[in-house]
Amino acid sequence: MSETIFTQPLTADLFAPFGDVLEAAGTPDKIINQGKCGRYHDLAAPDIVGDGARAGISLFHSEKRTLPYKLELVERHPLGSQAFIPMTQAPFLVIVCPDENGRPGRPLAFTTAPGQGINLHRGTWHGVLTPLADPGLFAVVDRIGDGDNLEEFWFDEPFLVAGST
Ligand SMILES: NC(=O)N[C@@H](O)C(=O)O
Ligand code: NI
Repeated sequence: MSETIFTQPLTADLFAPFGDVLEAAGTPDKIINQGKCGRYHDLAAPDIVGDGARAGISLFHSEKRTLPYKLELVERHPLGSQAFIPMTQAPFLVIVCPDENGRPGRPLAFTTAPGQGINLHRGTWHGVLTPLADPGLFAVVDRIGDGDNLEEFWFDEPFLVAGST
């Protein structure tokens, strides 16, 4: 019988052990462009390791998923962080797990507020990019380079991720 994980709204505090929340919220750090633009400065830093590796910017166009969502696997990137920056205002699903001796612990599921993005810390167990609406269009900042930067973990028993409302 699959265990159900209920989503909760994404907050910087709850997400802090796993990554950064990227959002243009509150007063901008800088007002630029003749006063017509607020800059929310240096919200997160790509963390890329390995000789010759670098951060790159890609675009993902992903199929949407629906809740309840069957979570069969999580993955992690030991050599680099990974940022998902939505190019629409649609919320998306964020799933992360604590690490427990090299295996993922019980998942946590978050739904983003419109416009929120995330930067997963290097090595954080996470579900793959999971849009909840079409078009699932995202800018992704992650590692470009040699080496094996993907570790997958398939759960013996999938979890069900359900909305909390
Ligand atoms: N495979 C890939 O580029 N994306 C995944 O890492 C993901 O987290 O979606
Ligand atoms: Ni990933």
